[in-house]
Amino acid sequence: FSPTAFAPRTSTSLSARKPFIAGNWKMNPGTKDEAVALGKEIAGAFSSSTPCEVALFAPYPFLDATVDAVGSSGVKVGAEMAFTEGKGAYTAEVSVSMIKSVGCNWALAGHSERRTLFGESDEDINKQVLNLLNNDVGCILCIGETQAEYEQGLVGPICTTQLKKNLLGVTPEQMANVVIAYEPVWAIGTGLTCPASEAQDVHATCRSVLADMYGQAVSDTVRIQYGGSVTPETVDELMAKPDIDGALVGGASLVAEKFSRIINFEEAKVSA
Ligand SMILES: O=C(CO)COP(=O)(O)O
Repeated sequence: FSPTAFAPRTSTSLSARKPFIAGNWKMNPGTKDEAVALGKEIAGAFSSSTPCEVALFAPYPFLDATVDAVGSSGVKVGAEMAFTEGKGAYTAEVSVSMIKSVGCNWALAGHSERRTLFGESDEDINKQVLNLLNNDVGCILCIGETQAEYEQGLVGPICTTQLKKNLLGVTPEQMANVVIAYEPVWAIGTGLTCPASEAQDVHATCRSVLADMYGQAVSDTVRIQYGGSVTPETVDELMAKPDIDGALVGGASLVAEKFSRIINFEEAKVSA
């Protein structure tokens, strides 16, 4: 299947963006059996009335089993990153062709944990993004400011720089396979969800940066997820905002009941 099966390619209307909610399992759960059970439960909660596209980003050893667990439900499974080389002497690395061969057509790039704990630079992330797209794998590019940058009022400049550096060389056509995840680092795993109105402002800024880079028509089709302590309690308000097109969920994606409620968020009756 194409990674863009649900992604609108041509419409410029805001409502044409199909929401996209993904779970980033990080280095969880602890065993394959737990991953399979979680994948099955989440797949069981995904139905024709679920108002969004859904993907699960699982650790490498569980990708194959998670693909089997979600079966034909329509839930997608992706890798949490993919190395930039095709094959060879790169001990412990995992290539795009490897993840594709087990049925994964999506991967994350640039998660803040990769940037801060593993020293990935904007250039490294740019290479990963290009490699995914050149191999027809959809990419969720994660961006966002640290707490110190937030306190210094640098949210806009940081997100702008990351978008420009991480998307360098990506063509307007390839943007159909790109999703942006705005994840303020201070909101990740802390319980401090960014207030929806603040997140909306950052998403609007990101969209205008994308419009400068690719034109308004392309920018209007790019889905921008919010990530950082998303819960069943916060998802509805976030999803009601016009430029918030989904969520990238960490902790709550490990609890089937919570993630099931998140993907089946309440659609706003009126535009927020
Ligand atoms: O990092 C995240 C998703 O990539 C967010 O994690 P939490 O939802 O646990 O804050």
